[in-house]
Amino acid sequence: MHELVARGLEVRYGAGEAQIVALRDVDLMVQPGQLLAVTGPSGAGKSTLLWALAGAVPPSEGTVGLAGTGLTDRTQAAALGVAIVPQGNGLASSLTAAENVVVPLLTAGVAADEAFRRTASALALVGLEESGNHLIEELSGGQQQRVALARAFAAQATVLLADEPTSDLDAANRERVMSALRAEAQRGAVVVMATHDPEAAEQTDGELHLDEGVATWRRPLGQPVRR
Ligand SMILES: Nc1ncnc2c1ncn2[C@@H]1O[C@H](COP(=O)(O)OP(=O)(O)OP(=O)(O)O)[C@@H](O)[C@H]1O
Repeated sequence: MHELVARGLEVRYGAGEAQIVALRDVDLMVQPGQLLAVTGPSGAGKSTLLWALAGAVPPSEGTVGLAGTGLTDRTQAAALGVAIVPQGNGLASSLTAAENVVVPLLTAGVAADEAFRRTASALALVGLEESGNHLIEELSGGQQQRVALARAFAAQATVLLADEPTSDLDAANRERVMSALRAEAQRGAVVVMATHDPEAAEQTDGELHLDEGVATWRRPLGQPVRR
């Protein structure tokens, strides 16, 4: 089981009097198949938690582990299948949507026909089957966000961390993206999304709420949603 576990996670930024404690003693465990929402006000530490779970932000205390292996840095975490879709989407603006999805697959050694097949199906999953040949800079913010998600879906990650994946989307595309995230979990991925969107959060299996870096379970994983 590739469970994702954080124990006693603390992250500090800066030094001396300017130091900020962005996360305080956060514990969580997410199993394959589960979709977790991380909620909380702006500046609460949601992105910091995702980056720490991605191995990209070193904790000042505590650990992050995947299936018992401690995550040490972003390169190692990526090699273990931990993917992150950042808030600012991280796409190459002078490449097309399809190139942004297919190039990392080819670089990772996926055979060309498989890489192009996965690219077409991931773009279709986010409703962009007609936009593969468009340059990123020609797409809207919400379309770019969906390309970034398609890139992560095509990678078939073990752990998918998505920062505000529905923030720029209309209701129809939000539902499409939530279905795709659910499908990733059903494929067996661990899926964690940071969100400000209550309607997206309530479609998940659990909600971890952050406030000034302190986490509380609003809805523990494994308990049914109250409607
Ligand atoms: N690279 C950094 N250097 C210094 N401080 C940072 C850095 N990144 C985040 N912070 C600070 O850490 C705290 C948590 O920020 P973070 O981006 O994790 O919050 P967030 O909940 O994701 O906010 P938002 O909803 O606005 O994206 C904030 O006080 C922020 O100013």
